[in-house]
Amino acid sequence: MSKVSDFILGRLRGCGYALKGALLLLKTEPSIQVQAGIAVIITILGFYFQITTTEWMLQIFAIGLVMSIEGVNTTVEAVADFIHPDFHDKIGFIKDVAAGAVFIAAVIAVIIGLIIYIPYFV
Ligand SMILES: Nc1ncnc2c1ncn2[C@@H]1O[C@H](COP(=O)(O)OP(=O)(O)OP(=O)(O)O)[C@@H](O)[C@H]1O
Repeated sequence: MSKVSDFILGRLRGCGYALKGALLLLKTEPSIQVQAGIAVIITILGFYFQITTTEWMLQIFAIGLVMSIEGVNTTVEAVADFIHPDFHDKIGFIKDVAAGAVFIAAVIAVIIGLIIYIPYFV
């Protein structure tokens, strides 16, 4: 097979693994499940209030930001537990910092949500 078709097949296989990972996150991670539920509710709100194209872009970006960083946080936790299952201050620090990244993304998402929806409610 040519190098080009090898390259394309490799990328397609990579997309398959990534999709499998995203589905695993949705099936196994309670935090991601909650975030997905909130994403559905906020999407319904978007249709209800007929938010603008720019507001849709910001809303979708905020949802993607939180859920993707949550995925990275889950990965960091899994790697930390795998390499050092016992209690260790450094593992605690690593997990806290990873959770802190999700917290920052979540605060930004809430601020974006408030900026979008407060005008529709007042
Ligand atoms: N091995 C460890 N060593 C030191 N502290 C830890 C360790 N495991 C967990 N901790 C502390 O407990 C907190 C919660 O860890 P945990 O792995 O339960 O994450 P979590 O946020 O509850 O994740 P999830 O609910 O997705 O499993 C960490 O942020 C850290 O402060």
